[in-house]
Amino acid sequence: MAPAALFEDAPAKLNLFLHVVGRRDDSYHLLESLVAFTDIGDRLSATVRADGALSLTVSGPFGALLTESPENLVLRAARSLRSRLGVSAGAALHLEKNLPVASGIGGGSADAAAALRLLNRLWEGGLKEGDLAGMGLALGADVPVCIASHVALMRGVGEVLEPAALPAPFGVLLVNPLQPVSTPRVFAGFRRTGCFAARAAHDWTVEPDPHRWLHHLAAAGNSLQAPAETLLPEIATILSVLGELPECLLARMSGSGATCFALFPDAPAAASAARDFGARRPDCWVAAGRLRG
Ligand SMILES: C[C@@](CO)(OP(=O)(O)O)[C@H](O)COP(=O)(O)OP(=O)(O)OC[C@H]1O[C@@H](n2ccc(N)nc2=O)[C@H](O)[C@@H]1O
Ligand SMILES: Nc1ncnc2c1ncn2[C@@H]1O[C@H](COP(=O)(O)OP(=O)(O)O)[C@@H](O)[C@H]1O
Repeated sequence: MAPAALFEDAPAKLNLFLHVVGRRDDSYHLLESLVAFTDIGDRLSATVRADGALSLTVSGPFGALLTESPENLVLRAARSLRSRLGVSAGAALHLEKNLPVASGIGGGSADAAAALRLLNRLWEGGLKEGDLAGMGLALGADVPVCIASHVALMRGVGEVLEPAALPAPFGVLLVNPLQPVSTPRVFAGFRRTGCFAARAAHDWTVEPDPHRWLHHLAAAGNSLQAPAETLLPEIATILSVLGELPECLLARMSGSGATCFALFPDAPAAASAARDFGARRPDCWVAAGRLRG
């Protein structure tokens, strides 16, 4: 009988707001970001390999854009956990790649975090979330927040996390123009034209009234949106269409782009908006769901 597979979801991350608040000595930018997760994502499975090898296969709508090479973040995470645990165990991993790659919703980071959680279970590593988050930072700045995949206020380059709360189970629509924007070029654009934002005065760690929460969120922004729009004007076009959809509460770009999101009162409203947007723009990747609480 084949060994039983374990599964982990790798939910898309959204930077509900993202402010660049400074710069480190190594020139990485210091961020302040309210990060939330969706029920849209990749899915990872693993079974034990008796021969001790690590292997990866990839399927799904965006699978062809990724190689199954050792550099895939899933295999990098697997090697790093194996060396941390000092085990000789192997695993056959399979990634269903549903999220566009390098698109500001942290698909690679979510996959790496899912691999750490999954293999910690498969190999009975016994590491706590905090241990996995510490290991994750070496794989990518967004990996620590993706370990818990719970709404959080993220600071530093991603290593400082404070649990936060959502006031309502908002519906969410994600749209990606299927054109890449380079994260280093977006940060370089910010350096030329952007200004550091002031640190947040609002306390995002408590769960306030939804209307007030949305008011504070609308007053925040994404410091990387303007430089990304300069590189890819299509982002501004998408945001203006999203903003006009019935019941849209807020439309913004996530991360360094190019994925844009819109919040809705609930998942059915987001699904209806997805049909509307998809009919107008069949050239875009469109996905609807809701924010995870
Ligand atoms: C912008 C964010 C926000 O969540 O999300 P994504 O757009 O990747 O989803 C992340 O901070 C992305 O962090 P990370 O995943 O490390 O970005 P990478 O693609 O590795 O970084 C590429 C390059 O962008 C610049 N960079 C990145 C992060 C940062 N805080 N400051 C920077 O200056 C650096 O020049 C770096 O070499
Ligand atoms: N499993 C993976 N999924 C997505 N990207 C991966 C993966 N493994 C390696 N990468 C590489 O990581 C980079 C960042 O991808 P991703 O996390 O999707 O970006 P973003 O955070 O902007 O959404 C890409 O250049 C991609 O080639």
